Amino acid sequence: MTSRPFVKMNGAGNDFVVVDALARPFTPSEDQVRALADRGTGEGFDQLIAMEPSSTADAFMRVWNADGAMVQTCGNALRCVGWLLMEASGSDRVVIDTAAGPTVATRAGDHRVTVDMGEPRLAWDQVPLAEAMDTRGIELQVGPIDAPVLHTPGAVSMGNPHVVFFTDRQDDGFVTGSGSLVEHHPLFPEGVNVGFAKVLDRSHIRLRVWERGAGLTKACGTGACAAQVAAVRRGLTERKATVVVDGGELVIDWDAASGHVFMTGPVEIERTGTLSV
Ligand SMILES: N[C@@H](CCC[C@H](N)C(=O)O)C(=O)O
Repeated sequence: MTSRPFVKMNGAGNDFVVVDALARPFTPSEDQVRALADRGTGEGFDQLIAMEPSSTADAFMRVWNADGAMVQTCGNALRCVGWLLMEASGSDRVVIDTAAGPTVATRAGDHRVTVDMGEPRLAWDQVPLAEAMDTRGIELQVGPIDAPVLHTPGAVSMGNPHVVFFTDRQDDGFVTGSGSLVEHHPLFPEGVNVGFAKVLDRSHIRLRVWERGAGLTKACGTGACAAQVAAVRRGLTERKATVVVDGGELVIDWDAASGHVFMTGPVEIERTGTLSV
């Protein structure tokens, strides 16, 4: 067992333990991640993040969900890691590689960062889905066949899989009950993050997300991007909108010229500490 300093951070309330693995490898087992994630007996987090060396970027960001599984990316953590790297280097722009591909983070004010999340992946096999469907509204419903409580979500990959239901039902019990059901539906071979989006007007969405491997979090950055993309594809919002999440607000701009999705939002340092792993 070795000790490892960490920074506890959050992005709009979505919280992380961030470990610097730039000089010394960090390879926790799934059991260790789960134990560390426990909010009663461990440090407690939605995702565990390691900053690793990269030959093509300023760092590689590795992500584990609270359930111990390693996943492709995390939008809110990209802002936090971007901020740490920019503070360390004094630069206003850094490139962060992830298992979902490289991203660019830039300063956007005091403790605010913009991340270029790249182009959304909209083909059914990119989400991925188990069968061919129109991802603007896929054939999926929750509840009785003649009166579903949720139906026809948009499906989007932001490097990780998302479905977005447009609904007014956003209470904890409903999001938890139906989110946990949809997360493991056979239509999603890799599981899925489940968004519950209420369009407030053409430039505001209220969003709650049941995250794959982490449950209901206070914010999901890739989920906010996915919700905005799904809303634009249905003609519900302008290309730029504010997504209001439990822990704050994220500004999402699906840029028409580049096709890239830009996410701007806050980063916060909560505390520092040491892990025994
Ligand atoms: N909180 C994140 C997403 C983290 C990963 C997600 N739960 C998955 O399994 O894909 C974000 O801010 O994007």
